[in-house]
Amino acid sequence: MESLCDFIVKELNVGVFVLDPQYRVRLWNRFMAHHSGVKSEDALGQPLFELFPELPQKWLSKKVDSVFVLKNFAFTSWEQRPYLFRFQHNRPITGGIDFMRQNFTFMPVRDDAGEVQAVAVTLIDATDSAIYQTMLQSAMQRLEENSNRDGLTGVFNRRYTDARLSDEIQRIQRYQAEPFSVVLFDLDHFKQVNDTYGHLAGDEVLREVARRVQVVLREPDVFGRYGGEEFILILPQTDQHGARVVAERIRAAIAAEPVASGEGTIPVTASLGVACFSPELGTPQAVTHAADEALYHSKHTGRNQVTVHSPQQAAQD
Ligand SMILES: Nc1nc2c(ncn2[C@@H]2O[C@H](COP(=O)(O)OP(=O)(O)OP(=O)(O)O)[C@@H](O)[C@H]2O)c(=O)[nH]1
Repeated sequence: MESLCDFIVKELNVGVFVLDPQYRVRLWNRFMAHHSGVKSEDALGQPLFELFPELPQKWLSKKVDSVFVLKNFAFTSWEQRPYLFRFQHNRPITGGIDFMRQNFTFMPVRDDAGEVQAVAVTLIDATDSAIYQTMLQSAMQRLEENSNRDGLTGVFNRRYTDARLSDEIQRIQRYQAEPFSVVLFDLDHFKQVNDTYGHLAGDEVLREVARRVQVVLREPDVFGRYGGEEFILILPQTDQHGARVVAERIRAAIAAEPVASGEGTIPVTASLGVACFSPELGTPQAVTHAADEALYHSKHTGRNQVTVHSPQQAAQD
């Protein structure tokens, strides 16, 4: 029976080793020898921390000591501490994982009187779980990121900008934070672009406009596609004056030069409307409606220009 147990421990595809109270190795199975490069005959009787100086001695000895003192099992998983031994894992697809991920169990080995004479340790290779989990996490991250993006231009989509607008308003109402502004803009005579150059060239114009706008924005600004050829910008901590400056810069960037497409060079301009948050514009709908009124004013008084919302101007329109 004993030799059968020896056989299993030796052949198991799990690391097994046993430490005495001085952390000297009393058993070292084939898995440990294979992965560490230290043969059983060289390991036996040697202090573990001399064989593997890279081990986290303070942490590991505390763990082993607790098993001697408390006489209970202890565990550690790769999620808490990715590895103790720097073992290669030989997986072709690593997901950025360097060394073999390891789960450990620390078990008290008692004598007939119930005293703990040694601690048996098992090491399970958890690299596959770690790789799958890392891949899953990055896939989920990409999925979430994509679900916030507009497929054509890569800027945020309406669902996302709506949510960010609500967040901004809540932030102001809760913390009396500095007001933000919203800029809505819409490309001029875009129907004509599609009709003249085709829908694919129209798509290329939308992508290029998005690129031009992104270049002039600051990091906290939120830029999204609001609908067909209409875009929205949320400018945190930006008053009416600042928002007008940004909007003017965007207008100039869009109109700077025609867009080069396979169908020819296409002149492009946009009309913009700006609204700054105020207590009277206390909902996402109210503030975007105000920006939309200003945009309407830009459209109907010549296009390729910026209008800042004011109740007087809205009343005139
Ligand atoms: N290529 C392309 N065209 C789009 C897309 N979304 C909306 N459009 C087009 O954008 C055009 C918008 O036209 P209108 O709303 O009449 O406005 P406009 O021609 O831009 O005129 P003004 O806004 O008054 O300057 C329509 O022809 C839509 O088909 C898109 O994703 N790609």
